[in-house]
Amino acid sequence: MEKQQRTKACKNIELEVVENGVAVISINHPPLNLLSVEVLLSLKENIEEAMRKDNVKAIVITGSRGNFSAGFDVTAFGGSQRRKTRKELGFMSIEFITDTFEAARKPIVAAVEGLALGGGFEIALACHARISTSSAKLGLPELQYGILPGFGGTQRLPRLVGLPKALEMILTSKRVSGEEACSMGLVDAMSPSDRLLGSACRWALDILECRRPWSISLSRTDRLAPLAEARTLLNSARARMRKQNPNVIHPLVCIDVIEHGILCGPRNGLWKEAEALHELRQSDSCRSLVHVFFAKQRTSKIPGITDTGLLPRKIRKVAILGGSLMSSGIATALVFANHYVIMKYMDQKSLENGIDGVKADLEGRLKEGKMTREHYEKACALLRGVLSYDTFKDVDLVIEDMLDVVSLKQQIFADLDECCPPRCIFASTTCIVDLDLLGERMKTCREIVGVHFFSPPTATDLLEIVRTERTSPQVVVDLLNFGRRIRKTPIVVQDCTGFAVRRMCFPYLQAAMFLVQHGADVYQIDKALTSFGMKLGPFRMLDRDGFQSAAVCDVKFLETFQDRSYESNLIPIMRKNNREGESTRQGFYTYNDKGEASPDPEISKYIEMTRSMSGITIKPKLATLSDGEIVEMILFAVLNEACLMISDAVIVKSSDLDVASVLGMGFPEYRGGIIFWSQSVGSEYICSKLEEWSKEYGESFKPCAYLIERASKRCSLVRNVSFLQPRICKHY
Ligand SMILES: C[C@H](O)CC(=O)SCCNC(=O)CCNC(=O)[C@H](O)C(C)(C)COP(=O)(O)OP(=O)(O)OC[C@H]1O[C@@H](n2cnc3c(N)ncnc32)[C@H](O)[C@@H]1OP(=O)(O)O
Repeated sequence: MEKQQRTKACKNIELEVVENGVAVISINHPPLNLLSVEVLLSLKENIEEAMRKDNVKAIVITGSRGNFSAGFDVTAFGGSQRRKTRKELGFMSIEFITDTFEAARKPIVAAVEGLALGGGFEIALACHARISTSSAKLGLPELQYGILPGFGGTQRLPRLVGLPKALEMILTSKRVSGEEACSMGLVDAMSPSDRLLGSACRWALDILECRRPWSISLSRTDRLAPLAEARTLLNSARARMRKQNPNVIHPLVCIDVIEHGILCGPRNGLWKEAEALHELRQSDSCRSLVHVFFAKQRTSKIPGITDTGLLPRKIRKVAILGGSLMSSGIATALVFANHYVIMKYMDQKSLENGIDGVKADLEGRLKEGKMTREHYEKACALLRGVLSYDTFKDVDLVIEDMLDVVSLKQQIFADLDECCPPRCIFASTTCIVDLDLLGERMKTCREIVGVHFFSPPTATDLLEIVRTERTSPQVVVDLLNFGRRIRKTPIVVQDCTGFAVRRMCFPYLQAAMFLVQHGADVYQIDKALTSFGMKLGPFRMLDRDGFQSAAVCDVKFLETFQDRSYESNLIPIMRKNNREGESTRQGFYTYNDKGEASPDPEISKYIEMTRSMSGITIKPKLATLSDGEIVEMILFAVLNEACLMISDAVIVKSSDLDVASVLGMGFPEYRGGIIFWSQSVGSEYICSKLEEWSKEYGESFKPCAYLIERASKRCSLVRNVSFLQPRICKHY
């Protein structure tokens, strides 16, 4: 398309009038065309200018460098109380988006490519038509930040796609592709990227010449369900949200706002949306969720490593040496993310089981609509099962996931050393064996790094990259990039017992066990923690992970952290009675065919047995703890361990522990992660309680030096540790 006249190059927005009389207005705010009040004011100015110009017949809005707009800069959210001003977003949504933009007397069409998220997508919704590429990504992720779509999304989306689809997109923050958007009527037509602007310009002129409808999203009613049906849909969405997120209000506020627009008209709905955004953006949940968003982004920024200009090497072909139940899950996650995977097993039967496991995982995803048939077939074609190392000549990464037997692993790495190219990265999933021991039989002096996936690898977004003193910055950079490409949030941890997540789970489980042995109730503990927001209480977590794995970890932790370990024989007693957790349908809970857990009265019998075997008597104070006291006793013990990790520089910065706690141990995201949450409690209070309990109940509650120091200075526990030189924090 030939450009005719560049009339204005206002900050962040560009306006060009092309030869057929269409003004193309581009949002140009690198890297993702993020919006701010300034960008919007500039957009408004350009729209008004285009409206005034006689040679402009219609307008196309687009974004520069392949993205429409990723929405508002979320650093603006989660701030403290502020007065409402004319620059408030809600006000702009009505005065500018609705009264200037949507009400314009010249047609405005959105040309959408790449990302159109949040406020960016909401601008597109207010246009009179939308043309998009098939691969564009559109969505309203606002609920992830504890706010609601605040730029008209709560009103326009239901009117464009109907209430059920709109509720799904808004409440789950689900993104849709341009193709899906087109099939649901959200986008009017699709166009290849190179013809997008031309198609949008033609569409705008067609609207002007009445060959296409001039659609005002806010005035549409044809997709809205009758009132009674809408009420039923909204009420069931409310019930779902209350169940899923009992401690947060923003999903419910959002549903109220949608309902208000349906009952009282869209303009009233916009006012209510504006008021709600003003309140929610100042809430604690918003502050915490915005913190987690940036904390996740920062895990890949490691001073002295990722800022040195090293470029990640491509990891295309990965070999997995299968042996554990996780192997198939890891392979699924990799082929799902478009990596070529070789699964190697020791024998035919295990190989068949491993490959079948991947196929079953992929089929499950296909059935749940998490992948298209085309994607499924492509993923299956990327998988290959083998029994020998013949195909390892060009692998970029090997992930050893065998049984934790040192001699077996050493032999495997010696074999790999012979068969893999020099550039290949060697990794192990072990959390028990010292990584430095694994390479002892290799001829060359290769480094071995740890990669720790979480169960199930397809559904858990965290990847721990375990570095040793020998790990090179290049390998860290490679694996951080690999982690992102397989859609995980990678955190880099120093090699030590439990890494970050298991090490935090250790006091979580241990303190709970201590309380139960001294009189507290298993089910009250779990309920107290889940009411606080933890995904699983400690006993339900033990059941899920299985008692065998708990026993192995216990031995390791008891050996390594003798000073603060509390030994209980409850699990061994339960194992003797054939209880192994969820896999055997009997652990602290019993499980029905659907995997639903119910408390089991039999448990008290085992608890009595352990008390009498260990000579423990009930402590009345611990038998009558309130839910709040239970939460403090268990989570302050976790915080103490987190502080030890900060002082040992196990992680790069304390916000990595926030990410690890949220993604790895189910800490509530809306509380910002374990360290962020501690700021709302105060280091002095945490330290004083731990001191009190350590005097009463023993060393396992003793606050560590870092916590004592921070408390004495009345400082938060936040610290930006950076380890240019890896510190030795090994505990093997
Ligand atoms: C009123 C309205 O209704 C409210 C809203 O619009 S809420 C905002 C809605 N938008 C979003 O949620 C988008 C959030 N961003 C993302 O999910 C991802 O960044 C993305 C999918 C857009 C892009 O991912 P990717 O290509 O991997 O780039 P990514 O590295 O994440 O981002 C590039 C940079 O932009 C920053 N960024 C991305 N989106 C941002 C946002 N909404 N606010 C502030 N910064 C943002 C990132 O922190 C990163 O900064 P850095 O270079 O300093 O590290």
